[in-house]
Amino acid sequence: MNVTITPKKLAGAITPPPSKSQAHRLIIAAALSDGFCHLSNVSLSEDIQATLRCMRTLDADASADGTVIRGADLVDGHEDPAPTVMDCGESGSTLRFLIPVALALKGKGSFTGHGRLMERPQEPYFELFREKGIAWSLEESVLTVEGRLTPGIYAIRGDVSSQFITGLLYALPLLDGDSEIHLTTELESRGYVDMTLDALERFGVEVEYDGARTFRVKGNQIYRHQDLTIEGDWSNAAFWFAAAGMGCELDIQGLNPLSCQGDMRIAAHYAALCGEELVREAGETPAAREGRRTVELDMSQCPDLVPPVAALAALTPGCDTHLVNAARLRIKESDRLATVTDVLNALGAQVEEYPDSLIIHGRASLAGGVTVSGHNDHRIAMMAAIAAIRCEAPVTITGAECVKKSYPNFWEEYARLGGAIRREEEAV
Ligand SMILES: O=C(O)C1=C[C@@H](OP(=O)(O)O)[C@@H](O)[C@H](O)C1
Ligand SMILES: C=C(OP(=O)(O)O)C(=O)O
Repeated sequence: MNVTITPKKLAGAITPPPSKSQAHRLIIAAALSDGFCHLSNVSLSEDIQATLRCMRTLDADASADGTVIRGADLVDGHEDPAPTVMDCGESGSTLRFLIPVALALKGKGSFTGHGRLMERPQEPYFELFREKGIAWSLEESVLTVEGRLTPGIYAIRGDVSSQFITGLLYALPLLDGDSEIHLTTELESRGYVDMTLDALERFGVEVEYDGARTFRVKGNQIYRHQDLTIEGDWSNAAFWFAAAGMGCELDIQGLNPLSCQGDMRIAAHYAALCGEELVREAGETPAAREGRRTVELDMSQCPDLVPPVAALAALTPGCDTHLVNAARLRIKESDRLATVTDVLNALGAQVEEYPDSLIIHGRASLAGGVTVSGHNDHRIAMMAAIAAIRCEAPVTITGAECVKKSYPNFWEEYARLGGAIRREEEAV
């Protein structure tokens, strides 16, 4: 689908979707639990459908809308026959969370995916598998793992993806002895590990974390069934904050100000760029500043904020923004350092791309008047839509349906806030 946007400010109240990261975690914990769990505020984004589908393959019962999940049979399923191939869609979280879970439950598992998923790195797991005698093969986009996860020491890098740590944290409590995870590097994307620890705690699973490089996990733990509500998503809310920073009068609702989502950092990044707190009177726009200034933002703990923050930075006049420690952006749904640069520069921005950073020279408006690709990456398509608000001529985004990965009704919400969009199916 192509979406053509005629530049126009947005206005109104907006409730961002439920947190995709928290939904993955609560669904998996529910599916591992000892009873029925009722989850509220589930959004069936493509990634969440992938996790529900895979948990059904691992024998959990999940209602079609994902709100009722029964995990009772799972913990006894060790001797079941090999599960069929689990289709993780394009969801890195689903794949990396479930590899150790399948090994703990079944002693084996086969996974596949689409888009860029099966090319995204799994090396930290493969290194562990070599050490632990777990067999694996990756052929024609199907990853097969086989072997018994045993209690013990798991030494793993913390700077490739936090999703490996989350996967181990879900699986190790199911083993019949105690384990430890030792990080061999600094932990990046720490907020996501905090979300994992929070989800485990809600299901009665205890993990001792020293706050640095060691996690102690007791074996023989039981996930106790719970009824829980998924909170609003700070990562996708960040696109609306970027729009607000560009002068749109938005009332962003339904977010937990005490959330453990790392992407709450959007509040600090917004303040750094716009020189004001997030909450301001409707109608006020960011103050114009004299001369140029430089802002450096460390993105190592909040990589998903790079696309919305880059859009805001490109449209913050007089400001040169350095987004640093962002190398892992290259291993997401697209190479996001390249695609952020490509799309914003096509719109008329001044973005410089470096191996692990971006420098963005902000200006008051962008020329627009071009067609840009969404690069099959939800956060890149949404970034283009937000930057288009302050373009001088219409912008067409191709492959715009990719927002379904995390935000299925993004375009409907954009239009409801007054965005002038025209949708067209692409010619086949
Ligand atoms: O655990 C999670 O829910 C996620 C972790 C992050 O990945 P990395 O840890 O690979 O940075 C983030 O980019 C992803 O969108 C969701
Ligand atoms: C990178 C993302 O998700 P995942 O790693 O789960 O595919 C994302 O949502 O931006």
